[in-house]
Amino acid sequence: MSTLPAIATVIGSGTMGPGIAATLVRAGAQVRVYDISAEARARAESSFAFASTVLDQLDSAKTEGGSVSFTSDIAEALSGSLFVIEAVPEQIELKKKVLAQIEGLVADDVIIATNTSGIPITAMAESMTVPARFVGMHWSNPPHLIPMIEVIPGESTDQAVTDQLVEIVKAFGYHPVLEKEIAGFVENRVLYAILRECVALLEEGIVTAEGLDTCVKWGIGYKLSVIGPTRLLDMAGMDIYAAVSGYLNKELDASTETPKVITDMIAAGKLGFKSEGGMYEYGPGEVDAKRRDIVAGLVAARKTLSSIASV
Ligand SMILES: NC(=O)c1ccc[n+]([C@@H]2O[C@H](COP(=O)([O-])OP(=O)(O)OC[C@H]3O[C@@H](n4cnc5c(N)ncnc54)[C@H](O)[C@@H]3O)[C@@H](O)[C@H]2O)c1
Ligand SMILES: Cc1ncc(C=O)c(C(=O)O)c1O
Repeated sequence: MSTLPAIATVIGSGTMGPGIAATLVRAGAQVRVYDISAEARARAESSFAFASTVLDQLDSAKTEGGSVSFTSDIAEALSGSLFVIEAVPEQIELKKKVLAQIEGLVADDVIIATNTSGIPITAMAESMTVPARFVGMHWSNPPHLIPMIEVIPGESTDQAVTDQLVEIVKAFGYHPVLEKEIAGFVENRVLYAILRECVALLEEGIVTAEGLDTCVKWGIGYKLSVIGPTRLLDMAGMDIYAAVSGYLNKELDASTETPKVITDMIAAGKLGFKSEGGMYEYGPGEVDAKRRDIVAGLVAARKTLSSIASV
């Protein structure tokens, strides 16, 4: 298989599943979506429709023949499927249970990919019957807008399966990044290093949430969206990096636990958009308005970034 599989299945359709499905459908795949929860399936149908309108706004290439169906029957979702993406919650025991269920319903040569945010692939594959066909496929949120996917083979993954996944990712127009297995993979190791420092700066009262967002969006995000970090080092100079890291690295937050400010917010029911309060408070309708602003910003930025030379 060197192109997009004709029939694909997404298992778990919460935050990530619908956008993943919309991306594959746009590229011409027949996608079946299964979720254990009827409520989640209903929400997924509208999220899928919304993601499809976002793909229209992007003017991304569209291949005819794509279709989607939502089902409460996992056997129906997997029947005839050539490619399966697992996107259930980030709990290793649940994922292992779902993988066993999937393996019981597909042929041995069907590729099973996981969208885990960073659980090592080898640990997840521990009790699989055919771990050679299992591979990490980490999409970034929102999956229909961020055109990069980390491809992570585990110790037992067949090289041919990894190669096929790289080709599949290219077939729907995304950038595959092949990595060696490490907890958190590359993207979340970098993101969580940034977020750890951000939360520490907030906790210490060094900056407000608004100030932090302005500093990181314009000072770091804008720049890094055009210039990758290794090129940035070339631009700044190794002598500067050595001079600054020499006094700064030992000052950076190095805590190994989830910060108290975050666990306190969770205890107070402040989860962010999903509870209409987190780092910021949201009045009626404000979460939807923010979501729309984020999508509009990402669509505009992706169009611009796609049209310029990448450095
Ligand atoms: N949310 C993100 O920003 C993000 C980004 C990249 C990767 N991920 C990863 O993707 C995976 C899914 O994350 P999410 O944010 O979409 O989670 P989510 O909680 O929003 O959705 C998970 C869905 O799985 C369903 N589910 C639970 N048990 C199931 C089962 N046994 N069979 C079928 N469906 C089941 C739930 O009903 C829910 O709808 C996780 O591994 C997560 O770490 C998340
Ligand atoms: C906070 C956070 N954690 C994990 C992920 C992905 O695995 C994301 C993301 O994709 O945006 C995230 O924002």
